[in-house]
Amino acid sequence: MISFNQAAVVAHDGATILHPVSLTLTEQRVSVIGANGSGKSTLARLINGLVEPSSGSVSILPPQLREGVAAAGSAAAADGTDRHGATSATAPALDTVADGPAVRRAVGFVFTDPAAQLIMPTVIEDVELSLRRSHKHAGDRRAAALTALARFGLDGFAERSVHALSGGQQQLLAIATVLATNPRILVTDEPTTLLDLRNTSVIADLLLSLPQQVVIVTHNLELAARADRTLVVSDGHVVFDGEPHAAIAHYRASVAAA
Ligand SMILES: Nc1ncnc2c1ncn2[C@@H]1O[C@H](COP(=O)(O)OP(=O)(O)OP(=O)(O)O)[C@@H](O)[C@H]1O
Repeated sequence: MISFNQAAVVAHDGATILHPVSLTLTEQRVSVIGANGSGKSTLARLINGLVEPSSGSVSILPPQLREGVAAAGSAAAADGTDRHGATSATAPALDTVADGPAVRRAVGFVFTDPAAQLIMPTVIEDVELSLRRSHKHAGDRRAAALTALARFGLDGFAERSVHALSGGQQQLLAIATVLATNPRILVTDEPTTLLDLRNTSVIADLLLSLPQQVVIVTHNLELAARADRTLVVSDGHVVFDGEPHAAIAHYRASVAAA
């Protein structure tokens, strides 16, 4: 569960990037749409503390993952307790500022451009880097990294330079690297922007089948429509919050009226 409590973001020059927003996200799949520069990335970055609110607060209640959620592939909305088990009801909420490190462990963030997060020379080293805290022993770390790569069909590329991967493979690797740490919530900022039709489909299907709660910022309205709930952001305000097709219609109408 993700809660925004009158959370606002003001830039150093005093300009308001995000006006106070209060909402609670319990759905398994949430999409965020809106025009360039409207504040979507800022909203997304608040969730894992990459951006701190200038006022108000953002907190998360990390759901426990339960086996079988991915296999069920359900698109139905559910609250964290029902979907992920009773433990989420008793776990303490984490504040994105006060509990920054715990929040960043619980919330994985995938950037638009994989190059922003793939920094090691080889594919496997990138995954190993993200596993350095959870797997202290090098042998265990390598084995876990290979398992993480195999999950996405990338194990054959383990020793390859990251730069020798296609854009789609890099995006898959970026997601694999973040998921290797087993975050409870995944936030992805325009995950399909750099991808062709086939890889867009691969990544979209992957994101929508994950057991994690997933927040997807996207300009891809087909992908946005597959969420359980959609937020429309405009000029730093969440101007619509609801069923994806109604949200997309609202966004299209606002563009047509502009
Ligand atoms: N640190 C900052 N200082 C000043 N302005 C900022 C800062 N970060 C973002 N902005 C501005 O806030 C607005 C919202 O930015 P944001 O990246 O959240 O938009 P977005 O909806 O994700 O856009 P896009 O779809 O183009 O990625 C933009 O006008 C941006 O220039």
